[in-house]
Amino acid sequence: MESTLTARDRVGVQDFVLLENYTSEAAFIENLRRRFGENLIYTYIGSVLVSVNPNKNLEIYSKAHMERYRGVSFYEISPHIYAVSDNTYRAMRTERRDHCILISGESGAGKTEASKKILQYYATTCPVTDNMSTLRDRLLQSNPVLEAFGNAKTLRNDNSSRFGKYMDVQFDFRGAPIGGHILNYLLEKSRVVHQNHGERNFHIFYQLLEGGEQDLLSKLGLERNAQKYQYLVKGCCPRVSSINDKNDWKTVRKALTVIGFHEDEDLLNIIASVLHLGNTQFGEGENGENQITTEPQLKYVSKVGTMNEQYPPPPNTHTTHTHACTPPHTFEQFCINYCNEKLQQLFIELTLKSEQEEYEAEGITWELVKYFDNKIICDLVEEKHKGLISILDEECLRPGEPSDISFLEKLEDTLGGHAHFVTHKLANGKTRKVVSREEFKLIHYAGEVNYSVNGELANQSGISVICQSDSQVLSQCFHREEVTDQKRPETAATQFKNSLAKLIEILRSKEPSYVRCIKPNDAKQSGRFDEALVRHQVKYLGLMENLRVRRAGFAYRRHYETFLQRYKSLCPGTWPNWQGRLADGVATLVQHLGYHPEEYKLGKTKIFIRFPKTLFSTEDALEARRPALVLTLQTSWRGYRERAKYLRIRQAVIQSAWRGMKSRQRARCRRHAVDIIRKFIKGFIYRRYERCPENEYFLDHQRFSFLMTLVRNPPKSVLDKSWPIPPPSLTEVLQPYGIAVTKYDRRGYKARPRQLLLTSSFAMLVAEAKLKQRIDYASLRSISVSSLSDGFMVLHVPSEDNMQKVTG
Ligand SMILES: Nc1ncnc2c1ncn2[C@@H]1O[C@H](COP(=O)(O)OP(=O)(O)OP(=O)(O)O)[C@@H](O)[C@H]1O
Repeated sequence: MESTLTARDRVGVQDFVLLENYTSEAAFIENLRRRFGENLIYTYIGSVLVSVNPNKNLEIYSKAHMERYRGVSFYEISPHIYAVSDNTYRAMRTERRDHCILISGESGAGKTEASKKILQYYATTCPVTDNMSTLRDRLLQSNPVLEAFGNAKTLRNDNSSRFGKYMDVQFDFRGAPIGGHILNYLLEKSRVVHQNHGERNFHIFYQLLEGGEQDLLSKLGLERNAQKYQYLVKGCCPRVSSINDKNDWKTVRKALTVIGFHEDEDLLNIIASVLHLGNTQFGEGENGENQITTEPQLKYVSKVGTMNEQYPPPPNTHTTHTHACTPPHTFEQFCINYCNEKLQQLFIELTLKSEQEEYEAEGITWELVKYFDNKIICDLVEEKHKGLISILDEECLRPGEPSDISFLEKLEDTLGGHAHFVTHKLANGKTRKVVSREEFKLIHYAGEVNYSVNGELANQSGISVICQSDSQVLSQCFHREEVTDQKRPETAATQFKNSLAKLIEILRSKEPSYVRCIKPNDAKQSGRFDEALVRHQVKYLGLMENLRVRRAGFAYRRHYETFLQRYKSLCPGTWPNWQGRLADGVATLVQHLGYHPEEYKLGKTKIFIRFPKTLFSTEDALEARRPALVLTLQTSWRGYRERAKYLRIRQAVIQSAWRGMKSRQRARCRRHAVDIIRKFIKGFIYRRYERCPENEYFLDHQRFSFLMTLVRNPPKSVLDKSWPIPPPSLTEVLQPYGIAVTKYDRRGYKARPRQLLLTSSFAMLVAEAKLKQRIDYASLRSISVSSLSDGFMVLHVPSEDNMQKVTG
């Protein structure tokens, strides 16, 4: 979110909690309008996503967009259905809790599209192995089939879902989708036999007629002309420009195969039978009885039923009261509104609860916000014995003939005086005019609705005939036991109440996310924003309440780390890096920014900012600081770059100097080696000459080597025959001391032992002295032995050579 906060003036706020005038419905709608005008159809109220139907394709659902939202924090990026999908998915994986996304809004607001986008997001971004790709395809392909059988063109929406849908996707521990199932609620069955003007039957009938191969149609006894079928022309619009039935048929056939309907003959027979039944006519027989007058249709219908079965007479002559219904239109509306009340109750409860929990977890005290709790209306409808549905049940199931009027009277007796229930009789003069004698009015939390009590009773004989069918599909849809069961069956209202209770139970067990869809105009036009219509939906969806609840506490909350990271440059104490505890860093920062105590609270891990203006002024300060920051960054960057460049150059210079020095050293070594070798060769050639410059190196070396050998291997005894012959160059040094250097090796016993020992000691001393380079043995003049019998010996060297006496 932070990245786009600065764009707030141009496109309003992308989170309503940042709206300054948050109690104003007009400001709320204006914000929606401005964003809608720029194709920004998504806006948050905290974590709730508000979506306005654009009625045109926007380039915001590509794979690249999916990637943008993948793994990104909810608020870091502009609002999107993918952000909700991703956030929910990641929360499910990290928290290891079930999550659900509740999509609500009126017909044509974009719920189905939103659910498809969510599924597509998961299908694209979740990890999938090869064998799971089949499952993924099934998940995606379930939609065209559901839409073919459950959607129809209505005045409000060309592809209106005529049922409530709960879709469950299961993921394994790696986050890969491994299964799912779909629960349907309250399919508008009456549409099969009747459509309002401008509306159609379910898509599948038109798709079969338009797209079915000629052979198939002949086999089913159908003609490629929707006008010929009574059930398809009630609304007088079998063709719709925005719908391509022929193409959709292909999609549906393919989808049926993918989801496992390989043998769909049974299914097609049922569809065709419905059309034939619609064309079946009854006439009066000879004895005044009802009889079918259109025989050919029966041939095809009987393929689904059994040939010998007796068909029931027309419904008006024989009825049971299995389902007592107000007319299918108003009863269904009643159920839908009841469902919305329940979902709204859940919505308020959970959003309020989670808000409260967050404050509690963070140790923040806050005041409970007053909001309208619609539980009173839910109770009015569903309470045991006293609720509307209980009264309807009682009326339907009591002995004797139930009637619409007796039902209304019972309602008046039981519910009279309830603040949300009005009838013509109970109303005061003003209201009486708008409630007819056969109606009751419920004051829903979102508005007042009149319901008619007039209705027809459903036919049970037909159901029992269908139950006898051999068709596998039908036998799964209708259960024989239900018909033969002697117990009083549940009314449709109770069935719905029970299934709704189950749905609420399912939803309550999960962590909810909300998508609130809004329809901008009734004409299905793009770019048109009808304020009155939107205002009605904002009210109906309870968005202002939602915002109030969200804002009652704090408009903005962020983890310390995020907050500090974003605004640390505004305070010298926290810039460039805060080293201490994060909470202390934030405290230092807000103190420096001059926040008043009432403007913010510090929780355990988050900062809570109460007013948007506080946040915006901080944002403005950041904006003002930005040029300086940019300059600093640029300077640092340039400095860094130049330093890096200098270091690179310095490294190169040092390397080349080092290499030069090394190669010079190697050349010197080589030259030295050559010198030595040359001196050696020359010395060897002149070795028998007097000491001269040509041989002095060689002779010195020869002497040195000899003496070193003596040092390392002194003769073990005077009798040792391995005593080496000294080189001639040593003779001059040794001979003055009476050492028979030339002969003692061959005639060694001639030399006196003392002289021999002296020779050995002498040799050692000279060698060691040479090694230490402290005397030049050539300059050695004399050696004497210590008179103290202490084994010391003295080497005599001339004093002018600056040599020291060496003793050993
Ligand atoms: N996000 C969107 N982008 C483009 N077009 C959309 C979007 N959402 C909805 N529409 C358009 O609006 C039409 C109606 O949307 P959708 O069928 O989802 O409404 P709905 O709320 O499910 O209605 P119903 O309750 O009648 O089923 C779609 O057929 C589509 O043309």
